[in-house]
Parts: sequence; structure tokens; C-alpha cells
Amino acid sequence: MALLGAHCGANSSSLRNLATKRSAPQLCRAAPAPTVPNETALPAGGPGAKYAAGQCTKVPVKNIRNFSIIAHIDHGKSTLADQLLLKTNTVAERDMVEQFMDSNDIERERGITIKLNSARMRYTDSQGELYALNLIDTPGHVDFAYEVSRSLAACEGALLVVDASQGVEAQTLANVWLALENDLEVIPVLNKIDLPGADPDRVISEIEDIIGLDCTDILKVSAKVGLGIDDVLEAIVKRVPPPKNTVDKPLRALIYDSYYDAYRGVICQFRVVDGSVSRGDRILMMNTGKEHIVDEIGVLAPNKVTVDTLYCGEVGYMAAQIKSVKDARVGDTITLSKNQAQEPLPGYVEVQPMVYCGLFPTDSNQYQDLRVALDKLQLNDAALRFEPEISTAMGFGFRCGFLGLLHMEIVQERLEREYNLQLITTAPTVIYKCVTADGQELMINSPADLPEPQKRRSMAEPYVRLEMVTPTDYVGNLIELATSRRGEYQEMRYLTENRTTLVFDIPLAEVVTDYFDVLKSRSKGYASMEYQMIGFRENDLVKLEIKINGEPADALSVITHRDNSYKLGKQLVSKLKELIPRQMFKVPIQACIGVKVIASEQIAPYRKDVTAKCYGGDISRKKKLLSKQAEGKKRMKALGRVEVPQEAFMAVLNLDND
Ligand SMILES: Nc1nc2c(ncn2[C@@H]2O[C@H](COP(=O)(O)OP(=O)(O)OP(=O)(O)O)[C@@H](O)[C@H]2O)c(=O)[nH]1
Repeated sequence: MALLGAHCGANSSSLRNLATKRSAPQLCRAAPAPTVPNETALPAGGPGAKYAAGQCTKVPVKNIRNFSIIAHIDHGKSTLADQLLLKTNTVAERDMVEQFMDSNDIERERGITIKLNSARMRYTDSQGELYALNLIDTPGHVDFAYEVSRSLAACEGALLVVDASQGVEAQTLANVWLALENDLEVIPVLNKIDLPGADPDRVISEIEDIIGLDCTDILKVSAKVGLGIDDVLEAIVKRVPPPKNTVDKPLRALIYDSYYDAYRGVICQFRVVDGSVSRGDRILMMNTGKEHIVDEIGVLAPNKVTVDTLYCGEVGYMAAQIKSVKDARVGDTITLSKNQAQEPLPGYVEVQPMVYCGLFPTDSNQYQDLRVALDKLQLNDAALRFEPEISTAMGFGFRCGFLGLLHMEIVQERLEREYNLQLITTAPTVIYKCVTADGQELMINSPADLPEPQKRRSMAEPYVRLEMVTPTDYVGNLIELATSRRGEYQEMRYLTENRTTLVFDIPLAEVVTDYFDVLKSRSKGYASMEYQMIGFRENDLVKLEIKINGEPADALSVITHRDNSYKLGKQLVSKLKELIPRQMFKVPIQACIGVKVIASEQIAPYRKDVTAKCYGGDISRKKKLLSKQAEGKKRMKALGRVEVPQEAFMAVLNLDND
């Protein structure tokens, strides 16, 4: 039997590190084309191994396991993934520490996984049989739920990690339903059993009662101290089914991640579901209709190791001179141009941004730089949208669309850190559907674009189904919170004696602001939440316009429900009064609906000069005060004659209403 071969020459690297170091190509030479397609190349591992030609061993398809790890945020998904990499000698301990320190700043600071990664590990089980384990990581935030669903679709099994001191949470449930929808074998893993507060029996009964998983053989581990990791590896081999052998069918491969590499164009990560794909093949993206020629194909072990062909059941990457991730979208199906599959794999959706905001450079000379930076980010982020926006108050900028608030914050942070831009961001708004008097349907992503009231027939806003999991003590607080945010009660499920799920249909606009923070504070940190889009609903929505010094400030205006508009108007003007510094003249701030002023405040003029006290020769102190003032001014934008700081544009997110 001829074997697949891959002569390898890559340094090992941790899974986390792939997020940031993807662009450094570390490749190895490809071996001659194989003839028998039911085996997979498995590069030799070993701490810091320098792969040499001939060091790759091969395993048959029945010894491949494709799996994901799913968990609620902070339950230990990444720590467990690191342990699996260490235990299988895929990454050396010293590299792990180094690379952890190196890893993507934003991911590390926020402590969440943002981008997906994969790693192929070699594992010899207790019977001495060699396996290829493909770990496909999933992002840990609701904004990226679609990516999670696609990477689960690329697997046969999932480790469900539950923190033994916390129990089942909202995200545990959302992820487990996704895994079950994709017919995955779910293996429960109880993590953090080293913690003094761990209560395995309670958490096991929660998993059994709520999810209905059999926990007789539940794995008890501590990913932090490395306890029980061998059992996890054995369970993956024993319980996750091998991929089906459909190598005779036309190629269908599912893209579960794609990213832009400055040297090679887009790199797609994919799972071959049927057939096989080789270097040199002409491929077709079935949903976008784009054709490309594969110029490199390989596996991530976890660094790139090239091979000639990948067969059904395998997970790998390819480069095909693709210019932008828009042409190789997550969820799309790759087939061969010559021998096309009849139908694409199910589940492809073109993700639509749901949250929009305006981005304006504080220094208008940076407008072109901002455009270039957004162009570059978009090459790597198919969900990011932007279009030029001209605001009478703010000047030239861009209206940008994001999947959610986290996605928005990440893009803003990258623009500022990686491209050195100073930005003013306007408050995020959701997308609204407006039917005009003449029957046209408009999608409105900025209050400034909303037609006059007399030109509107109806307005609709996006709704989500919100599930909050909470200890029963806080049920009252959370019902009050959801109803105060226009939530419509759907149902209450008692998960266990002391744990309840509350289900509400609620406008997305109410959730994307400070909902999560308030939920945490009202439940002393114990409740968790998840939501999914359920469509648009008509509502009586109005534009609340803010005027500063008599001039409309479109960047501060918001769209809101009529019933909330009076309260919101009052809160907003009083918050703006706090945030906008005094000027040399009196500044009225008004909230209006149409021509009607519904709330107003005034900022009294300056009386004193900041440097007045520093008479005589105290020049250094004077300079210090003036430079402090100049520093503050950097993040100001002049609305008419009034200097407005960045925080004022976000005032609507920080109203003290709870
Ligand atoms: N005591 C203890 N702490 C653990 C264990 N596993 C993980 N932790 C800690 O729990 C925290 C969260 O772990 P992560 O692995 O980052 O959690 P995560 O689920 O990957 O989080 P996301 O990437 O946001 O999805 C970290 O501070 C870990 O050190 C464990 O077994 N015992």
C-alpha cells in the first residue's frame, strides 16, 4: 500500500500562537503523490522537533478523530487545549510559556478566544495504536456564533468542558445544542476539580438533568495542574467516531475559517467531507462561484506542513492566490471545477452586521489612513463592512458594520494600536427596517439617514431570543431588568433546584448596550446570558435628536422607542452636561423629537482661567496644566463652536439608569 508522505521542516508552536503568527510561513517540501487515499500524513511530534524528511508516519482514516472543545467563557477551554498539545508533545512546555506571553494582545487582555485555530496531534493510545487527533478551536463569544457552528460542523465529536465550581451556564447550553444539532458525540469533562469550591456531584447532576448527557463515565480533570489529561485523550479516541469514508464522491470541503496572509493571499482552513483535493487542482467555491487553483495544501501540526492531497475526513489548510476572505467565506463549500458536487454542504449563511457605528479621525488629515487601514482589516474580516460617511458635525469618516459589540471593540482597538489612528467613535446602533410612505423598504444603520416622520409608514427593529441562566434567588431581579428593557417574557425553566433559565424576546438594541454588565451586577455575578437573532418586529420608533448650542448633533442622536424617549432624553442631556467641558460661553443642550424639545440642560460658561493661580514665575506648573489640557483636547471634536470629548459620543451606553 502506497503511503501519503509529507517531509516536514517546521518548528513547533502553540495553538494560541497561531492567532498572531499565521503570516510567518514555515513550510516543508511535498512528497510524491500517493496512490491509495485512505491514510493521512502525521508529522512526527516532539518538543521543538525539527522535522526531517521521512519522519512522518501515516495513519489510516479510521484512526482520525476530529473534535472541538466547547465551554462557557472561562471554564477552561484554552487551558485544556494547551494541556492536550503538551501531553501529545505537539508543543514543548518552554515554547508554550513563551508563546503564551507572545499571544495576541487583545485576546490575552480580554481572556477570550477571538479567532479559530486548529492543530493536528499524534497520539498513541493505551493499546499502542497511533491516531491523528484534529482539534478545531472555537471562538468564545456570541458575536461569532456562526463561526462556532461551522467549526462544529467540521467535527465528529466535542469535549464539553464545565467548571466544577460553577456548573452549567448559558453559553454551555447554547454550545451544546449547536453540537447536538450537528450530530456530534458530546463528551462531558468536569474541569477545575482542584478548586476547593468544586462540587462535582452537583455539577454532574446539572449536566444530566439539564442537558440529558449520561455522566457515568464523566472525565474529571484539572487543566491547570494537568490532572486527568490522559483520560481525555483516551476518551477522544474511544468515543468520538472516525470520519466516514466517502473518498469516491466528488469533492466537498467545508471552510470553517479563513484569514489573510500578506505573502500567500487567503489561507482557508477546511474539513474534507467527501472526496479529496490536491495541489494544482482547480477549485470552485460553491456559494460565491469563485474559481481558484490550489497552489499549496497542508496540515497544521500546529505549524504548516505541506502535503500533496487531503482526503475525506481530514482537516487542513490551502492557499490558492485568493485576494480577500470575501472570496473564501466561512461556511462555503469547496468542490472541484471539473468534477463538481451536486449540492453544497448545508448551513452556509452570509453573515450580516447587526451593529453599526461611525468612526471619525480626530485629525481630519488621517481620513485616508483610516480608509487604508479599514481596507486592510476587511481583507481578513468578511463580516466587517464600511462606507464613507459625511457628518455635518464630525466631518469625513466611515459608517462601519459589525457582528456585535465585541467585534466592534476589537476593530477599534486594532485601528488604534496597529495603525496608530486617533478615532472618535459614535454610539453603536442596530440596523432598522423602515418602510417609506411610497412603499420602499430601507435598511437604516444611522439615525442621520432616517426619513422625516411624515415620510415613514412603519419602522421595525431586530429582536433576539435571550436566555438567562441564573440562581433562583435572582429571578425577580432579572425579570425586572428584561421587562424594563422592553423584553417580552416567553418562559421560565427550572434547570435544577437552584438554577433557572429565563427566556425573553427582546430588541437587540436593548441588549447591545450595557445589558450584560447590569445582568452581572443584579445577580452578583452569578447569571449568564446568550442570545440569537429571531428577526425584525414593527415598533413605534422615533429619532431622538440632540442639539448642542442650538445646532443638531447628528452623531449624538439615537433611534429609540417612543415610550422610552422622554426618560432617555432626560438622561442623555444630563449625562452630556456632565461630560462636555465648560466653554467660554453658555451652552444649551436639548433633546428633541421632531420640533418638540423634550428635555434640556445648560452648561454654565467658564469663570476662571486654569492657570490664573499660577502667577509670577511658576512657568513649569503653568506649562504642565496647559499640556494636560492639550492632551485632553486630542480626543475632542468640535460640534459647531463646542468642543465635545469622546466619552460624550458614548454617553448613551453609560446612562446611570440601574
Ligand atoms: N484552578 C483551576 N483553574 C483553571 C483550570 N483550568 C483553567 N483554569 C483557569 O481558568 C481561567 C480561564 O481559563 P481559560 O482556559 O482561559 O478559559 P476559556 O474557557 O478558554 O475562556 P475563553 O477563551 O474566553 O473561551 C484561567 O485563569 C485559567 O488559569 C483548572 O483546572 N483549575
